[in-house]
Amino acid sequence: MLYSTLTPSAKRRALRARLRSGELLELPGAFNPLAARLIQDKGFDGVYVSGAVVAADLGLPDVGLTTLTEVATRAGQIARMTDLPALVDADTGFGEAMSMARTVQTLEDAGVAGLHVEDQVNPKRCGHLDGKQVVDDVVALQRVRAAVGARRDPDLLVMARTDARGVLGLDAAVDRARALVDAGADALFPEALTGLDEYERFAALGVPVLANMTEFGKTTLYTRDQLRDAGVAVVIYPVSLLRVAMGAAERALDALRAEGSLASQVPAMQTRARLYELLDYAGYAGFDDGVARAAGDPSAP
Ligand SMILES: C[C@](O)(C(=O)O)[C@H](CC(=O)O)C(=O)O
Ligand SMILES: [Mg+2]
Repeated sequence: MLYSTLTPSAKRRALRARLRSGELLELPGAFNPLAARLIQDKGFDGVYVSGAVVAADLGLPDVGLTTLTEVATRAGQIARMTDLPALVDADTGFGEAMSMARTVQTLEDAGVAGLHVEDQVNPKRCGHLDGKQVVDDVVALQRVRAAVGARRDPDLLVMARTDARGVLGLDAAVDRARALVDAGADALFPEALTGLDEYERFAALGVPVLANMTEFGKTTLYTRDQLRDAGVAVVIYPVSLLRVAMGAAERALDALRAEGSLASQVPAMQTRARLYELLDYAGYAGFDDGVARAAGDPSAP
């Protein structure tokens, strides 16, 4: 009933332990707190809170328009609803060093297990679009140092994302990533890679590496076995569930327009019973009854 009973620090410790296990962790993107419940129910290792999805949810493109408050609020709503660790997209940190520090502490307060900060110039854009730019080494390293220095819980995972692959080339991106690890990054997110061998280059740097299996992007959709064999530690499917849900919503609306009823769509819908199961209706009823009985309510079951 209600929220996760695990503390944020317990989830952070669990994420770090799982990362040490050498298994590949799979984190589908939770486009809302209910989706986080579903992801947990299906046995995944964590949930991802995508900046692109937080923006799209507000009807906005992913071009650096969302605020720290919006992202932290959504991340907190999602993180509290699941026992799984949540990894959140902190974009460029919503400002330079001092603002980055505030971003980290705010997201820490939101209860996330980890976050990633990237080296794009502001305003940032989706990492799979052309025309993005990256900051120089000094600014990139300052962002990571600020993030690492600001966390109060040493178990909060600070992941450095570099968008340099598509801008400066593979060798420069690997050099950038090495410097980010030296600056204290716990893990790496090399964005928009174009081959499995490229993941191996980053994995050789000695910290967990994330693969971004976003659809319609620059990276092939590799299988979990391919990614594991390439040394990847974490895979995200950031926007996938939103795309699936919006695809289904479009088809249903088209059917409603054409047929004048949604009856033909019902078999594709999640049932009321399944929704109630995910929401734990039974748990709420049991709580109410238990409180009523304990208080001596004669009508309590
Ligand atoms: C991972 C990502 O940063 C996100 O916000 O989810 C995006 C995903 C996308 O736009 O497909 C990205 O820049 O890759
Ligand atoms: Mg993003």
